[in-house]
Amino acid sequence: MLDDIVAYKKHETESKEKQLTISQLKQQIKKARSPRNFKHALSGANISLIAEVKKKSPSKGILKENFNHLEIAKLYQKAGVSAISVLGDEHFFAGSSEIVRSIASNSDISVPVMFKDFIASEYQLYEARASNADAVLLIVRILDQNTLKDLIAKTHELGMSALVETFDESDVKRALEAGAEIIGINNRDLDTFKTDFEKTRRLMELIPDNIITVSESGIHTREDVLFMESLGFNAMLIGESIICQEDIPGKISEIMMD
Ligand SMILES: O=C(O)c1ccccc1NCC(=O)[C@H](O)[C@H](O)COP(=O)(O)O
Repeated sequence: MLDDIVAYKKHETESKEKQLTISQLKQQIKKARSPRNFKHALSGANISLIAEVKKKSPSKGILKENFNHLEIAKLYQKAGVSAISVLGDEHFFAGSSEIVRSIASNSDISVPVMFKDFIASEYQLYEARASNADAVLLIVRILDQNTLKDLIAKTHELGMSALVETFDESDVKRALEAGAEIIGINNRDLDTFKTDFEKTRRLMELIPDNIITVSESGIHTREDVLFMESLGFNAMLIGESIICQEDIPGKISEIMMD
C-alpha cells in the first residue's frame, strides 16, 4: 500500500511543481504566519492529543459523510487538543494543502497544525510551510538515510517540527541517527492494516527520554490511552475513532479524562 501511495505522490509532486515552483512557494512563505512550536505543545506533564482531520482512509474508505474540515478542527480546538493533524493528500485521504491552509490560517485555531502527507522532497516541505503548517510528518521507510537527514534539517530550517514516523527497530535507529527530535511509532501495519501494541511497547524501549514520542493509529478507547501513557508516550495521534463519533468533544473528553 505504502509503495503505491509513494509512487502516486512522486508523479503528483512533479506535476504540482510545474504549476507552482519552489520560488513561488518561497514568496508565499514570506507572507505566512510565524510557525507555532509543535514540539513544545507535546511536552506537557500529561499525555497530549494530536487530533487528526481525516475524511477518508485507504483502510476504511470514507469515514464520515457531510464532512466540514474546518468545523471539525474548530471542535478539536475547543475540546482542548494540543495540536491538529490535517491530511494534505487528496487522492487517498480526501485532504489537500488548501484545506491545511484554511485550518492553519483560521483565527479560531491557535494550536500547532501538522501537514500530514507522504513527503519525499523539499518541494513538499515548502508547500507545507506556505500553507501555514507548523509541523510535517516524515516517514522513515519511504526515505533513504541521506534524504531523511536532509528533510529533517530543512524542516527545522523552515521553522517547523518534524514528526518522524517509524514501524520497526531499524526505522527507530535510523530516525535517531538522522537527528529526529520527535519520533512516532505507528501501531498499524500498513500492509495488513492490523494494529500491534506489543510491537509498540518493544520499539518504545529503544527511544531515549530526551526524544518526544508519539503513538500513532488504532487508538480507540480510554484503556488504549492509559496503555500508551503507561509506556511513557508524550502524545498520541488519533483520527478515526474521534472523527466517526456524532459527539466529537464528548469522545475526546471520554478518552482523555484528565
Ligand atoms: O489510516 C490508514 O488507513 C492509512 C493507510 C495507509 C497509509 C497511512 C494510513 N494512515 C496514516 C496515519 O498515520 C493515521 O491516519 C493516523 O495515525 C491516525 O490513525 P487513526 O487514529 O487510526 O485514524
